[in-house]
Amino acid sequence: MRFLDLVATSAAVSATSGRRAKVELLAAALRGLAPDEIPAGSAYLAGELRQRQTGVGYAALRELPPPAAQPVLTVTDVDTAIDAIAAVAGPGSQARRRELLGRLFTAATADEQQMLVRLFSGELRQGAQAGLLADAIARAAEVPLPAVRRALLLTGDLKMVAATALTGGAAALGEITLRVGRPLAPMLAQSAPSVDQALAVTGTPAVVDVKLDGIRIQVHRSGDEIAVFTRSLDEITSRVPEVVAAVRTLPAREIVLDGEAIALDAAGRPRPFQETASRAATRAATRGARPSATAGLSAEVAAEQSANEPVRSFGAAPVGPAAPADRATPTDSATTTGRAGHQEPATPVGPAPAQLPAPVRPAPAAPAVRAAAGSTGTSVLTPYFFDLLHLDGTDLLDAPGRERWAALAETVAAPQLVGRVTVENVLAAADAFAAALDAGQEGVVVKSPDAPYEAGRRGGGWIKVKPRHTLDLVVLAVEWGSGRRRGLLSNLHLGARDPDTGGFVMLGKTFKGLTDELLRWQTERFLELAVERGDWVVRVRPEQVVEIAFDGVQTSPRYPGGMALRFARVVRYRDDKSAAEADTIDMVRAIHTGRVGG
Ligand SMILES: Nc1ncnc2c1ncn2[C@@H]1O[C@H](COP(=O)(O)OP(=O)(O)OP(=O)(O)O)[C@@H](O)[C@H]1O
Repeated sequence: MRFLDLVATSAAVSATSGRRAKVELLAAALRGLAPDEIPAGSAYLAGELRQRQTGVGYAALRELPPPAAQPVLTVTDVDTAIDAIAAVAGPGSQARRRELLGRLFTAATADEQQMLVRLFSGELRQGAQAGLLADAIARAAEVPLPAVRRALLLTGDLKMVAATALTGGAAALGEITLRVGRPLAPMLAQSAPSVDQALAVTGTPAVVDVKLDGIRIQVHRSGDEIAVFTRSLDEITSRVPEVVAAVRTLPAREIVLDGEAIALDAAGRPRPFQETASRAATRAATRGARPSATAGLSAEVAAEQSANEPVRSFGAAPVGPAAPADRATPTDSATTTGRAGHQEPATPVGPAPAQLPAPVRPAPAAPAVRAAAGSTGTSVLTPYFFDLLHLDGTDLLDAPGRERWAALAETVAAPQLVGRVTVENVLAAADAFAAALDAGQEGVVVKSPDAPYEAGRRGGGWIKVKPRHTLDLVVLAVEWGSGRRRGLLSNLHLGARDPDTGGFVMLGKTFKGLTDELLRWQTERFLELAVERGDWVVRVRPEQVVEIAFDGVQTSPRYPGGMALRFARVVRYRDDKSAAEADTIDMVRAIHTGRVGG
């Protein structure tokens, strides 16, 4: 297939508003790919390159050669050229890479050049189309959508699933199962405002787990090989030797565990979340720039690691796509900006327009994270496990919770298990909730003992209950501050993800909760993400996720979704989530109608 045909499909999908029409366009393009073109072609349609790392940065994309007059490139030509660029290494590699890049761009028409720039820069990676591709694959391959979804959740690899479905059909898809060493999308939780509402969904008896405010870990072990993955399926094995050491002692040959790792103080109370996050440095990881093996490790832990046998993890690094699709009036205080009386017009907010991409390099960690990284000389992560997905040849994904947890309790010693009680009624659940909060934990997760492990799903099997509402939203633009905040980017425009369009729906603004240090950090960060620098508003690529506390959701004609957050304030920047994992507008609607808590 000609590369230009994929460029045209991508443009047509962006210009079309209906989900069904977008899926049809994508399915038609998928059908047109030859079998060996499917991995690269499906990646381009999802806004990604097939190669995880290319070594091509923003500087190399700034000056392009004149475009070709006629389209000559095929999908295979582009993929082969990028393979060659990615393989360049050693002395003189920069010049060689530029030469190969120049050759590729010289052969590309203006439209193709623009698409290539956006693919290389990661600008399309937000998943505008990735969420639609599962549907498109199902349609093109004439296989049931649930079969495609399941395969995607079990492998996290859209290219592989596209190729399997289109060449082998439903039978080949059905053969994809959990594989030890390959991360699968973690099960997610719904929210409820109280434990009684959570129990209303799960029924009784239910299990009430302590909700630890750490980082999600999925640990795979096969014999001596151990790999640890984050919530977004990035491998962090070398950064968490304590987790590796704990799993090495388990009496199992093959095991896949789900849990949370958290930094604790001497009294066993949780350290601030940023301290845990700094150890995993997941933002660097999710951006494809893999952290160095010991960067951010405490001296103590690094010494321990080098003293022990080296960490051996499963062969190649995993393909790490975003986790599969799914996870204000602004009150007067929230809308009052540096410019008195200004009201933001109610314009829908979609993906950033095609403009020069910002530098492709890992973003700096948020200041609290940086501060913690410098001060955690003795910070040690403790793993706590709450689920078991595979044990010595037996897949447990489809087994009910009670069976998985019984096997977990037989395999993992009690101190390494998440605090858990089985409750028969609301009173007992309320006691467990109060005890978790007293212990300094974030809340509880109420779980149905009948539910299977639903990879990648935010089903009714797990319901989290926290004492306050929060949403993980995406920053769409920022306003310059005034007065004390002059020269700093201050008022954040917040958006929820719209899974139907791949864009974001603005819900309001806030400049509350920002410390001086955070203001300085976000000014630097958002200038880096800027796509349009106004004197008053700076529009940014929708990439930075921020956790926002709020007091409720109210009807507001001022914003495109017809809703706004009340008393929105910044809790922290979420470095462990990509924009594709931000909370959705459907979630906000559910809070608005009182169906769930934040
Ligand atoms: N006992 C537990 N069982 C399940 N998840 C737990 C538990 N303790 C902590 N967690 C964390 O809570 C999260 C469950 O909420 P959810 O699936 O909505 O993820 P999230 O969006 O990262 O949520 P949050 O921001 O509330 O942590 C898990 O991803 C996990 O990291």
